[in-house]
Amino acid sequence: MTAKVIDGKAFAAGLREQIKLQTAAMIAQGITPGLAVVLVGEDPASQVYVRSKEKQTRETGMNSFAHRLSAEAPQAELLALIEQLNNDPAVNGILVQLPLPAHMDEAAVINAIRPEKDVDGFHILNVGRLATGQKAMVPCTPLGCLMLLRDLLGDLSGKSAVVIGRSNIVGKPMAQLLLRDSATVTIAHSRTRNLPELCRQADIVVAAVGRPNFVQGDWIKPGAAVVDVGINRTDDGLVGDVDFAAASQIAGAITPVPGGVGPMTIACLLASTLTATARANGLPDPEGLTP
Ligand SMILES: Nc1nc(=O)c2c([nH]1)NC[C@@H]1CN(c3ccc(C(=O)N[C@@H](CCC(=O)O)C(=O)O)cc3)C=[N+]21
Repeated sequence: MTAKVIDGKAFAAGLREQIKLQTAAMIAQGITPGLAVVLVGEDPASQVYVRSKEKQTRETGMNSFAHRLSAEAPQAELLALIEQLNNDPAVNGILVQLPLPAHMDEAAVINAIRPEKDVDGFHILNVGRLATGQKAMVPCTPLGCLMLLRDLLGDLSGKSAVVIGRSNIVGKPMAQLLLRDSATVTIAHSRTRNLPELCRQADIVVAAVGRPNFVQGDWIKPGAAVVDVGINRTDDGLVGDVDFAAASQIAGAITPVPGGVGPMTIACLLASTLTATARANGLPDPEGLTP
C-alpha cells in the first residue's frame, strides 16, 4: 500500500485565496487587517521565516509591520515595543518570533501581548481558553494540522490519536484541538514506554519531537493518517520527524517535509490575523478559518 501524500503547499495556497477574498471584503468595509512581526536578533532561519511571513501578509492584502531589534536589546525595549503595538489600532495581530535571546524571559514577553492580538495563541489566557473550550486564538501549526486532518478524514470523533511531543507550541495545543473534535488523545514524549506499540494503535499520528526520522515505518497502523511537524536540517537536507520512505508504504496518508505542515503554519497565521481583526471590529468569525 502506498500512502496518499498530503499536499500542504497546495492546501495552504487554497486557504490563502480564501483569506484574500475575505480580506478584500473587510477592506471594502473600511477595515484593513494588520500583522506586526517582531524579530529579535539575526538568526538566519528566523530571518527567512519572517521575510516569508511578511511577503505572504502583503500578498493577501493585509498590512505588514516589521520590527527588528538587535540580539542585545534589553527586554524592556521589547516590552515597550509590544505596548506600542498593543495600543496601535492598525495592528490586529502581533507575532514575536521565537526563540528569543537567552537573556529574555519568553513567558513574560508573550504574556505582555494583548490576548486579542496574540495570533500565535501562546498567551496564557488563550492557552486557558482553548483548554476550557472558550473562544481563543489558537496556535498556527496545530490549527494547520487540524485543517489537514479534517479535510482528509472528515469527522474525527472517536478516532484514536497519538501526539508525539508535549511542547506548548505544538504538542499540547494539538492534543487540545483533537480532544475538542472528540478524538481519543494520547500525548507521548521521551519517557513514554512502548511508543511503537502505542503508535500502532493510532488512527492519527502527529509527530512533533524535533528528531530526524524518529518515527519508524513499522510504528504505523496500516491506513493511518500521519502528520509530520518536524523541520530538521540535516546533511540530507530538510527532513521531518517521520521516516517518510518507510511510513509512506504503510500509512493511508502522510504529510511530506517540506511541503506539508510548514506552509499551513504561515497560512494559518494569516487566518488568525483575519480572525483577530473580525473580533476587534465586532464582526462574525471568518468562514472556515477558525477551529
Ligand atoms: N512566534 C513564532 N511563531 C511561529 O509560528 C514560529 C516561530 N515563532 N518560530 C519558528 C517556528 C517555525 N515556523 C515555521 C513556519 C513555516 C515553515 C515553512 O513554511 N516550511 C516550509 C519550507 C521550509 C524551508 O524550506 O526552510 C515547508 O515545510 O515546506 C516552517 C516553520 C514557525 N515558527
